[in-house]
Parts: sequence; C-alpha cells; structure tokens
Amino acid sequence: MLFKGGGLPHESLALQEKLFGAGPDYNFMTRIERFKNSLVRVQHFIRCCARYNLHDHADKKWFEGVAFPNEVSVLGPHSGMFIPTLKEQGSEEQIQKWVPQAEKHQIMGTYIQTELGHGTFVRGLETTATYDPKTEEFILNSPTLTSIKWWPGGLGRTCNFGIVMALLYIDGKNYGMHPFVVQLRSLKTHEPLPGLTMGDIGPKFGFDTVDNGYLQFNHFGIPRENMLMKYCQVLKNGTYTKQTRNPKFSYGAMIFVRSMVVYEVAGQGLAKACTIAIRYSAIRRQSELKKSRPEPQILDYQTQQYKLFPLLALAYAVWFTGVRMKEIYFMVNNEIKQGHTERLPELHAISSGLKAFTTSMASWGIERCRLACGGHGYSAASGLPKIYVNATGGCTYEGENTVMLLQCARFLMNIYGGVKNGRRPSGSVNYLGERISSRCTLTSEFTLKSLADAFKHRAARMIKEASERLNRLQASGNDPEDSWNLNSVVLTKAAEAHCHYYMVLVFESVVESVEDNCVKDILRQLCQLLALCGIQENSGDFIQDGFLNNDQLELVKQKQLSLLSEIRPNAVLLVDAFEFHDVQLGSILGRFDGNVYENLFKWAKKTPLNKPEDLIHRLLR
Ligand SMILES: CCCCCCCCCC/C=C\CCCC(=O)SCCNC(=O)CCNC(=O)[C@H](O)C(C)(C)COP(=O)(O)OP(=O)(O)OC[C@H]1O[C@@H](n2cnc3c(N)ncnc32)[C@H](O)[C@@H]1OP(=O)(O)O
Ligand SMILES: Cc1cc2nc3c(=O)[nH]c(=O)nc-3n(C[C@H](O)[C@H](O)[C@H](O)COP(=O)(O)OP(=O)(O)OC[C@H]3O[C@@H](n4cnc5c(N)ncnc54)[C@H](O)[C@@H]3O)c2cc1C
Repeated sequence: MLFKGGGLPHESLALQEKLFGAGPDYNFMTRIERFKNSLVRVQHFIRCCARYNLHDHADKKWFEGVAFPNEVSVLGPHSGMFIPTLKEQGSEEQIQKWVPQAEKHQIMGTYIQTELGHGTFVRGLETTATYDPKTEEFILNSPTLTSIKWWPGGLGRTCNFGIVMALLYIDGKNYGMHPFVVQLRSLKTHEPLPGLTMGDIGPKFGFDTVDNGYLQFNHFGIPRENMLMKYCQVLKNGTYTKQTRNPKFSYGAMIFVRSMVVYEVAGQGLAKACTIAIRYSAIRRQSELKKSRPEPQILDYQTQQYKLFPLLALAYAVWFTGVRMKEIYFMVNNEIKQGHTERLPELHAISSGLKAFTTSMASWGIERCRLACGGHGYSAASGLPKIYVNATGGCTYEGENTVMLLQCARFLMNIYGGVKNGRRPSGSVNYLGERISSRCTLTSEFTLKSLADAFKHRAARMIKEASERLNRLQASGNDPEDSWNLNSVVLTKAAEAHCHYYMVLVFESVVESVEDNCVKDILRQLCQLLALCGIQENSGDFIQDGFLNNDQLELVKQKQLSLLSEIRPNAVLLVDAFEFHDVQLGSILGRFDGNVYENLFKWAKKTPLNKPEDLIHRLLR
C-alpha cells in the first residue's frame, strides 16, 4: 500500500474485464495485428469509462495500466496532450466546445508539432497558418518537404482531430508558433479531409500499438475560432492581441508530459523490469556455491545482487521522484493560473532535467535487468524487450534528452550567475546560495543527510565549474553561442549532477517521513545503496577537488557490499510491494506464482513458427 493507495479499486475493476487480461499473445502478433488489437481494447476501455463512470484522469490511468500493459495506446496522445492543451491554452468558449466531446471520446485528437526537418528546434518549424480576414479563416500550409508533420501519435489512422503547432502569419508578418485545433478526418466516413495528405510513418523500434503519422497541408482552411486563444487572440479584422504573458506558455503541453514521464514511463518501466529480474533470480538456480550442495538461487550470488539491488534502489528513487515531480507540476501550474509565473523557469528546468535523467537511467537499468536474466531474458517471454522499447522512447520524445539537460543547465547557469551578483536562489536550487564545504563529513555511519550533502557538494561544484569555464571561453574571444557549444558536455554533466542530487534528496525525505520503523529501516538501506552506488560510479566527480579521500572511498565500497547482504532477505518483498499484477508485467519470468519453466514450455509450443505452414514446410523438405 506504500505505492497504490486509492488506485486499487479501479485496477481491480479493470482486471475483471476479460478482454484486457486474456486474448492473443502480443509477442505472436504482427504489427498490424498489434495495432488492431490495441484499437479493440481502446474501444472496450471507452465503454468501461462510460459503464463505471470514470471521468477523473487518475482513475482512468489505473484502468489504462491494465488495459494497455507496457505500451502506449492512441489514448496516450489524446488524454496526455490533446485534452490538456485544449484545457490549458483554450479560451473558456473553446474549452466548452471541445473538451466535453474529447472527454467522451466523440472526437479523438493528438498533438501535431514535430516535422520531417525539425523536432528539437521548435522555432525552426515551417508549417504556416496565414490569416485571411475576408473568409475569416486560417490557411494551413506545408510549404516545403521538410515542413511535413511527422511523428504525432495516432495521426496515421486513428485521430480525427489534432492540435497543430504552426507559424501564425497576418498581413505578411510572422507572429511565431501558435496552436490551432484542426479537424483532420470526416466524422462520418473517417476519410482525411480534402487538402490533407496523411498516413502512418511505418514500423518503429517500439510503439507498435501507436500509428505515429505524417500530415501535409495543401492550403487547408480552418475557422478563425480554431486558434487556441487563451493567451493570444486574432480578431476578425486580423488584429493580433496578446496578454503580457510569457511567450513560452505555448510550450505548456511539453512541460506537462515531461513532468508526467518521470513517474509514468521511467518509474513504472524500471520498477517492472526489477520485479521481473528479482523474482526470476529467486526462482532460477544455477551452478555451485558449495560442493555437493544444491544449486543456489542466482539471487544469492553477490555479483547478481550487485547488478540488481542498485537498480531496485534506483527504481524506488525514480518512483518517488516521479510522484514529487507530478506534485510540483500541479502546484506551479496552479500558481501560473493565478497569474504568478515566477516559478515557470524552475518548473521547465526541473521537468526537463528529470525527464532526461530518469528516462536515461531507467533505459539503462531495464537493459541491465534483461542481461541479469541470462538467456531467458533475451526471450520475448521475459516481457523485458517490450518494456525496454517503450520506455526508451522516453529518451527521445518530448525533447531529446541531451537537449533537455542543456535546458536544465541553462537555468542553472542563469541562477548561478544571479548568485554571483548577490541574488538569493530558492526552491530546488537554493543550495547554490550556500557556502560549499571543502571536506566531506562522510563516516562509516553513512547517514542519509551526509550522503545527500555529498551529492549537494558535487552538484554545486560542477555547476560552479561549468559557469566559470563558460566565462573563460568567452573571455578568450569566443562568442556566447560558441562558448556554450564548446562547454556543452560539461554543462550536461552539471545538469545531471543537479538532478542526481535532487533524486537523492527526494528519497531521503520520503525515508524521513515514514513512521513504521521497520519499513523506514529497509527504505534507509535502499536509499544508502542508491547514494553509495552513485558515489562509486561517479567517484571521479567526488575526489577531483579532494572532497572525498581514498579511505572514504574504501568505506563506500565496503558499505555497498554489506548492504547487498542486508537487502537480500527483503529483495523479493520489495518488488512485490510495487504490486504489479501479472497482466501488467506481461512476463513469464516475473510471474507472481514463480511457475516459470512450465509456462515457458507452454508458451514456446504456442509460437506461430510451430504451426503447420505450407511454404516453410516446402522449403525445408
Ligand atoms: C496524462 C498522463 C500523461 C502521460 C504521459 C506519458 C505518456 C506518453 C504518451 C505519449 C507518448 C509520446 C508523446 C510524445 C509527444 C511529443 O514528443 S510532442 C513534441 C515534443 N517536442 C519537443 O519536446 C521539442 C523540444 N524542443 C523544445 O522544447 C524547444 O525548442 C527548446 C526548449 C529546446 C528550445 O526552445 P527555444 O524557443 O529555442 O528556446 P531557447 O532559445 O533555447 O530558450 C529561450 C528561453 O525559453 C525558456 N524555455 C524554453 N522552453 C520552455 C518551456 N517549455 N517553458 C518555459 N520556458 C521555456 C528557456 O529556458 C529560455 O529561458 P532563458 O532565456 O534562459 O531565461
Ligand atoms: C515514440 C515517439 C513518439 C513521438 N510522438 C510525437 C507526438 O505525438 N507529437 C509530436 O509532435 N512529436 C512526436 N515525436 C517527435 C519527438 O518529439 C522528437 O523526435 C523529439 O523532440 C526529438 O527531436 P528530433 O527528432 O528533431 O531529434 P534531433 O534534434 O534531430 O536529435 C538528433 C541528435 O541531435 C542532437 N541535437 C539536436 N539539437 C541539439 C542541440 N541544440 N544541442 C545539442 N545537441 C542537439 C540530439 O541531442 C540528438 O543526439 C515522437 C517521437 C517519438 C520517438
């Protein structure tokens, strides 16, 4: 119950739906079959929402976790981007017009921003929306090959609406990127409307159940009322007005998804992979530890523990950080709605940084879980390939990770520059205003405070050095842009150090808040392991300025190893505590009942290659 709280009733309801749990095995389907099967489940999900009166987004999420295990359905872009953008960027009238239809799934939408030629550089997008006061329409056009919209989820076959990000032109003047609500397909025939060329972009690394698509506009007219007008308006006569608000408000949908991805993608993905690998390691027996004794569970090998327990600690850390990230998003977004925009830059920085840091760590961790399962980990029956291909997409979509770290670094450089000029930082960066201690106080007790302080020191030092290096590059004659580029590796590492510190701090605060002493002790061990592994893996960062000495590093190593034995008795319980149902894991290796071998054999017998098939038979005869 540490994790699920009020969500369980909805999950149990979803698990009762036969269509979700049973049905054909995903691994034996072609891409088209996977896509069709997902659509069937989407329709059933929509029926369930009506039947069980599921309106609240969180309630639906619990349901979705069972209906679409380890995959994104076309409902992802619809409920994760289309509806939030309508709500955040639409005027009251626009919200009244479209949101109820969208929430009842009478219209299905997506978020259409990326183009063939540009994804990262939003200011480089080329699609135009030119206002014509005579017809009171915006004319959407794709002027070049590279301006064709490319990637939006659900665009290929499913969605009949989309929010299109396009450059607004009035009277020859470019007003920059704005969001437009565009009907794409007929509500009767589902055919693309005249003036639109659209389809699916083809097979991908993962995301098989989503029809990521392309869209080319050929002078396609939409009513004036379809520009989302909460922050900027175009009047009938073509007059452009805007509130004196931050132009980056039109990037709000991206901040929202980045904030959610930490928990929904990185936290969930890694926790599932750890559940599979640790349960399987308790079932699998191999080799000899002692002569003439039964083969041990592979989880008893110290090397196996060394592979998996740090990932378990990381899974807990990312999960808690994801929950905190969501809370911060909703808190700051409420402030923004009330006109207080002061914390927007910090929200942008921390959501960009954590999205990048946690999805990269989770991808790496899921792959390590697969390796830790040996041969059976390589089989699709492990469930790990599906978890990996979907989670690793999070490193690219919603802002490529390096680019996101650089956004975070940009904020850190601004703050550090301010501190140098006497400003006091606050929130997640308040430590940049503190004096950095030059020696580490770490002792063999390894209190969580002393561990967090070590990460604080590392982050503060790396940010300071990145800033000083930037200044030196400029002082030696490079212009600001070249200096930034020549310093960008150092900047990304400073941003990672900041995110790492943030994650350790969140974990520490969760441990401190737990009242049950037994649970607290176990979580403390995990938090210590997370921090100690972070120190060891990045030991250069901690010894470079003499902060940590060799004796302390030796203590770190010793404690890390002793924690492995301390965590071992609770390891399986710690993954059971995530409370993933077998349907959500989709893994034979990670089955709750541990009945791995019998089910692997049954599963292999069902593989389509074992069915009589004329051509294969003729070729082999
Ligand atoms: C409900 C549950 C949800 C579940 C979610 C999980 C399920 C997922 C399902 C869906 C699956 C996939 C969806 C994927 C969808 C997409 O990928 S949509 C496309 C996303 N595209 C991107 O993310 C593009 C990335 N690029 C950018 O964001 C920007 O172009 C970039 C920030 C890189 C640069 O923007 P510029 O305009 O060029 O800005 P700069 O000149 O660099 O900076 C100017 C200042 O603006 C600040 N800034 C930038 N962005 C923001 C922002 N979003 N908010 C606030 N402020 C911002 C920046 O820091 C600069 O500030 P400064 O001048 O330093 O003070
Ligand atoms: C599964 C998936 C789903 C998606 N869904 C949607 C969707 O629903 N709607 C939508 O609009 N888009 C969607 N996208 C597109 C996605 O948002 C973009 O692919 C993403 O933002 C990365 O942009 P890019 O492809 O231009 O990468 P690129 O920018 O071309 O990245 C390539 C390399 O260049 C580097 N690079 C680029 N710029 C810089 C820089 N300034 N500094 C340093 N390095 C740089 C990157 O770090 C990277 O290594 C989706 C993508 C994927 C993979």
